[in-house]
Amino acid sequence: MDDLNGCEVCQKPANQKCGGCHSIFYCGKEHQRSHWKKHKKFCRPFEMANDDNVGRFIKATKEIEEGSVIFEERPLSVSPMQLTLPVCMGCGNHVTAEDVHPCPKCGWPLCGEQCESNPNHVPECYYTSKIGQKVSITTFDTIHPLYRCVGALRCLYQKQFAPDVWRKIEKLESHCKLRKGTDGYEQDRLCVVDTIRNFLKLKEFSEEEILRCTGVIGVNAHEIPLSTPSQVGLFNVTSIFEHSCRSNAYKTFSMAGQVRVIAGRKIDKGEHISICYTEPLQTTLFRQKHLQRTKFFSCRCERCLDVTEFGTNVSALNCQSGQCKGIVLPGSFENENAEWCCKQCGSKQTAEFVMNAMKRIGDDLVLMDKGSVEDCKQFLDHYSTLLTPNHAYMIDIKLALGQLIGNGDYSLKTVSVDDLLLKKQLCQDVINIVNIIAPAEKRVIGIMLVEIYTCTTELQRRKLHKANKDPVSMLTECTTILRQAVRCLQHEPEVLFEGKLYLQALKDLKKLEGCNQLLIQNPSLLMK
Ligand SMILES: C[S@@+](CC[C@H](N)C(=O)[O-])C[C@H]1O[C@@H](n2cnc3c(N)ncnc32)[C@H](O)[C@@H]1O
Repeated sequence: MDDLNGCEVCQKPANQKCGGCHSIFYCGKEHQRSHWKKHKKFCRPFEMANDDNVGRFIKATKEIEEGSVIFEERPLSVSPMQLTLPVCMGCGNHVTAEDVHPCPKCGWPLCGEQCESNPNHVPECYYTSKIGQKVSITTFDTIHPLYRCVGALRCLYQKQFAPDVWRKIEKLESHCKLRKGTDGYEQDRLCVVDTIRNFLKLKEFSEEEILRCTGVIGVNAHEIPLSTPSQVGLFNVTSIFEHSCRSNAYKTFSMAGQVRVIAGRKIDKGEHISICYTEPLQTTLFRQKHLQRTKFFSCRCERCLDVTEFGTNVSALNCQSGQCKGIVLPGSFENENAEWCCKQCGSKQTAEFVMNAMKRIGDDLVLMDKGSVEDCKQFLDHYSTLLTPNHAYMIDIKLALGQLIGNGDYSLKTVSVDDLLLKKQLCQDVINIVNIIAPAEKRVIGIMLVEIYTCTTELQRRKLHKANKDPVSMLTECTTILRQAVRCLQHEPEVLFEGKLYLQALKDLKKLEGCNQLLIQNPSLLMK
């Protein structure tokens, strides 16, 4: 995204921008035409812009179709999470006392010989062996403080050995001024600065510079879920996409570790392209707090500004006053201490009451067994008086229960018709809400569609068995659902649950399409 001011072909002064990416220039039509064959591989449907509110952001330079890959790139730097149990410094996967393979040069934990030469591990290996020390990690079941410094160390290594990469890292926002005085900043000052400057004796890196790196990681790093646990990565362009709680794009990863930004819906020319930095299916209070604590801004997206979240009432409570069936919400979420008020009867609740209730239910959610159909049903029943049907907590349980019924120990064939219908309804409820509040959450929609598909096939199997139903329309119904699921999950990496689900759904879809084709070609088969 670097600005170029000369013609891409002859370097002469140029003022004709490429209409696709707006990021390169030509002296005239002729050079633009001759260069297209080369440029089309790199031409992007967006450009970078800047404003006082968001800082740098990304804007579409042409219409982008839903489901298309907007951008793909490798990370500038990858590291384990700051707070982590010991993991392999190569691949990032968990290691235990039994299977750890300490690096023969520096002692940092690896999972085996194959990770000794993993490029991710070069920085800490270089700096640790240079001082003639070896790291010795012997406890594997608690968060290890030494890992706190790895992200910053790997960035600083780029400063010394890969200045091109460092220039890109340096441009990223660190919010150092806003972070100063926070617990995270103090912890970084005590742990990370101390490890880098005193244990590793890297006096060439100043405290300020080290804290800038931890700040950049905190504000910009994206979780890379390809290992267990996930690692985090800094990206040159992906780090520039702004946040929205109702984003129009989402991220996924290729098996090679490249991030992909995908259009979650059609994006118009000139629209800002956004991704979601927080949990899109959470309440507004939760999302706001999380964004303020980790990214240092208050979100003012269309969803946050509408307390009803487009009429879904995902953050609202039911009125508890007498027979009133009203909805209780604050006038705005911008002030977390604002009073909540019933839109129907006008009765009021303090912010403190709401926060305590949310905390209590949140604690219940953490403690309950989300793998138990009965516990999930009980939760929905118990909280239906206080929480709206689409409240984030209710959606969370509906999402769990929609997957749980007929899975695991229960085969779908043993599930009652009532439960099958309930499963289908719960999954549809989740899809309906997600489509309104976070339409780019294709993973959730895809998972729910697969559940609806399995449920529909089972219900059809039973109906078909009892009454002579029309098999063609049944087949068409299943094919349509599965096709939508495949479209939603198509970009998911195969190591993840969603990627595996995609492969299975694709296989089933091919079979269904084959059956459809067969029936169209041989209608007489239906008579048999
Ligand atoms: C990952 S960076 C995005 C790139 C950043 N704008 C820049 O100029 O480098 C995240 C930071 O961008 C800003 N930002 C992103 N989305 C925003 C939004 N919706 N509203 C306000 N600020 C936002 C915040 O300062 C946030 O901490």
